[in-house]
Parts: sequence; structure tokens; C-alpha cells
Amino acid sequence: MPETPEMTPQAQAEILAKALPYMLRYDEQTVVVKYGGHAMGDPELARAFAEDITLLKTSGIHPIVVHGGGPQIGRMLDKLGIKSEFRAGLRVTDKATVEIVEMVLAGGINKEIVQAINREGGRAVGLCGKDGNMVIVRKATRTMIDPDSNIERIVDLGFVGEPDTVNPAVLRMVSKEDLIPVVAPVAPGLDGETYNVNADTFAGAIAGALSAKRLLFLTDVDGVLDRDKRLIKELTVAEAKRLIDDGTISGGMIPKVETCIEAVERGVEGVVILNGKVPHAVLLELFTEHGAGTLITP
Ligand SMILES: Nc1ncnc2c1ncn2[C@@H]1O[C@H](COP(=O)(O)OP(=O)(O)O)[C@@H](O)[C@H]1O
Ligand SMILES: CC(=O)N[C@@H](CCC(=O)OP(=O)(O)O)C(=O)O
Repeated sequence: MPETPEMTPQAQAEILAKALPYMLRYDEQTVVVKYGGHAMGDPELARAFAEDITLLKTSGIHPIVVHGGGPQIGRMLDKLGIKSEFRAGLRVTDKATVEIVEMVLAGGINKEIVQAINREGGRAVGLCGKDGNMVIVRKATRTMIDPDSNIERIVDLGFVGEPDTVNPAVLRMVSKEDLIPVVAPVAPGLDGETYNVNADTFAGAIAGALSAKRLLFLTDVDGVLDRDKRLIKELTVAEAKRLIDDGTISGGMIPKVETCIEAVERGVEGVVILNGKVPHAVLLELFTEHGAGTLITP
């Protein structure tokens, strides 16, 4: 990350004063930040992210971090020689895979983020969907057209869940205190088994249940890109659905955009997909006029 140029104390004070209207806008409001696995990895960026989250909390906002870790799960499965594949942007998850998913997400990455925030002076608490029965899921199913027969088939994704009920009591309790919830997208199913949940879907369900003011998705691209790889700054729900249908939006961007659509339809204000590889992406988005990324609108 480049060094920040030296600033006079006067200039520093002016910058702080400029943040005041934004601080007032979000005062006591819930902001859900989805921290994608592709946005993680660089220690300096991770530190800047932890600083941003700590600063939000210190200025009276209630940030909730939901994290992913798809690439990190992939690397661990590779190491262990467990094959893994994605269908419709979701990892097909058998029993052995879900154990690794829980270990990597709720065990490894969750605690790394908690520690990073705490190192910056915040007080983070690591949770997953199991804690306080926060998120209960049902088994997810998807249909796909079989390219050989052209017949629509149901794809069995194994232990992949979709939020069925969200009980935000634990999150409210933690957020009310001086604590920052950091949540891994692993949750119990209605059948009592452990399920792997796409982190975007998980973040959307939490933002909806808490009527969050903002839902930010930090990923590794500037936002939703068109066919010529240009950033689409604003996307309506109808346009987003069309871009999924015509294949412009694919892979991991599908669950992200689908979640944005649902969140907007459920009344979450300000749903944005932005590049988490830009230092202080969260502060830039919330505390300056520099609205980056793709804003999804009704
Ligand atoms: N139209 C699109 N615009 C932007 N990214 C897209 C698009 N279609 C597919 N993608 C892919 O989606 C990826 C982001 O989703 P994902 O890999 O799940 O990230 P994360 O780990 O941050 O959730 C991008 O890196 C890109 O490869
Ligand atoms: C069902 C499913 O696909 N779960 C995801 C959970 C992690 C995730 O979503 O991580 P990112 O946000 O980094 O993509 C997975 O196993 O990769």
C-alpha cells in the first residue's frame, strides 16, 4: 500500500469534520459488511479493513461483519486431496467437505478477522449461524439444464443451506454493547446437520432481518462489469436479472447479485458491490462522496 503523504494538523482536522454528516447519517444504524474471501489475503489490506470496522463502531455505527473464504476452503481441500466443484456458484458439499468448511470458516478465518479488529483497538466477537440459533437453514436445491438431453434436472448440492429463519437476538445483544460481531456462514439445518451457506446469501439474510441501513459486498472486482468489462455504476433489479439470464453475470457474482436483489426488495437501503482490494474501501464508501462500485436499486 502506498505511504499516505504527510498532512498538516489543520488538513487532518478538516477531513475529520467532513466525515461528520456521514457519521450522523449512520449513527446507531446497522451496516452489514460482507468480506469476501477474494478480498482477503494481503496483510496491509486486512489491517486497513480492521481499522475501518473499528472506526465505524467508535463513531456510533453498528457494523456487522459476515465473511466468506471460498478460495481458502478450496486451498485446504486441495491440500487434503478432496475434490470440489461449484454448481450455479455454490460449492457441492459432502460430509467430509462440510467439516473442512466449518474448520476453515468458523475456526480459521473467523478468528483471524476477530484478532485483526482487536489489534486495532476494536472488540470483536466471532460467531457462526449456530450461535444462539442465529440462522437455521433448509437444504438448498438448484435446477440446471442438462446440456445433453436439454431436460431440466434438480442438482443435489449436499450440505448446502439457505436461510430458513434468522433470529437476530444475539447480534442485537452483541451490537448493543461495545462489541463487533464477526459471523461465519456455517449454520445448523432444520435436520440438525451442519450446513455450508454461501456467504453472500448469509449476509443478505442477516441484513434483511436487522433492516440494515447499508449492505456492502467487498470483493475483488470494482463491481458488476458489463460484457466489455466496464463497471456498471447503477443496476436496477430488472437489469440485474437480465444480466444473469444472458450470462454476463456468472460464477460467484450470481449469488452476490441475487442476494442484492432480495435485500433491495426487502427494503435494505443502499446495497453496494465494491472492490475490497482498494485500501479503506469501507470508509471510502460510507464516509465520502466517492461512491465506488455498483449500487443496486429497485
Ligand atoms: N459480470 C461480472 N462482473 C464482475 N464480476 C463477475 C461477473 N461475472 C462473474 N464475475 C466473477 O465474480 C467474482 C466475484 O465473486 P466471488 O469469486 O464469489 O468473490 P468473493 O469471494 O468476493 O465473494 C469476480 O472475481 C469475477 O470473476
Ligand atoms: C455453498 C457455498 O458455496 N459456500 C461457500 C462459503 C464461503 C463463501 O461464500 O466465500 P466467498 O464469499 O469468499 O465466496 C464455499 O464453500 O465456498
